[in-house]
Amino acid sequence: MNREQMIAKVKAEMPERRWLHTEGVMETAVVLANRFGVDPARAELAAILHDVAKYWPTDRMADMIRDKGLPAELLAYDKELWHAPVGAWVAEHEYGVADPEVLGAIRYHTSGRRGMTKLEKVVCLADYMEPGREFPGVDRIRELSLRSLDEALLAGFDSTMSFLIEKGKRIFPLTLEARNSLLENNR
Ligand SMILES: Nc1ncnc2c1ncn2[C@@H]1O[C@H](COP(=O)(O)OP(=O)(O)O)[C@@H](O)[C@H]1O
Repeated sequence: MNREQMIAKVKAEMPERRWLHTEGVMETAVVLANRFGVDPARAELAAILHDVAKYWPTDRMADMIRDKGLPAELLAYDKELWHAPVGAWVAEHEYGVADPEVLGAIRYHTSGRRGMTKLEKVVCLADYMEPGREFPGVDRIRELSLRSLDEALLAGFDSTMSFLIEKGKRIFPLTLEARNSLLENNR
């Protein structure tokens, strides 16, 4: 499947506004990749596919998590997390993506994880700060991203965790581990 065919297929999986978000993530991921020494083609590929499963019905995602042996503990946490590992499975099996780094960037784009690769960081950060994003603190994340991939991503995880605490929601531990790991690296 070439780039244009892939884009057409992903676009058909989501409403127009989510495709605009995806385009924003693609552009931002390429800029960040060039800035921080990551292959921009891989960053763009992960960005194209990162939300491919975002609009799947909840039951379909849950079935896939169970049937394909994806981490079952996800089922106890916010459904917003599920599309990322499901998307990585879809990217591999329905779009023929074989690059494990690209698949990792899709799999961890929402939660993060301990010891993220630079490509994973770039895609996760691009998802936080693409031009269409508006939430308190996003401009600070954009500013930090001009000089530090880790500090900008840390600010992103801080904002997600504060949001979840404010809403009284459970925090999926990978995000906490991702945040701790960034703090350990920056010491
Ligand atoms: N560690 C976490 N624990 C629980 N829910 C989380 C965690 N990280 C992210 N989320 C949920 O996922 C949402 C992020 O979704 P969003 O950024 O819109 O999706 P996408 O990553 O596809 O752009 C957060 O608003 C929050 O509800």
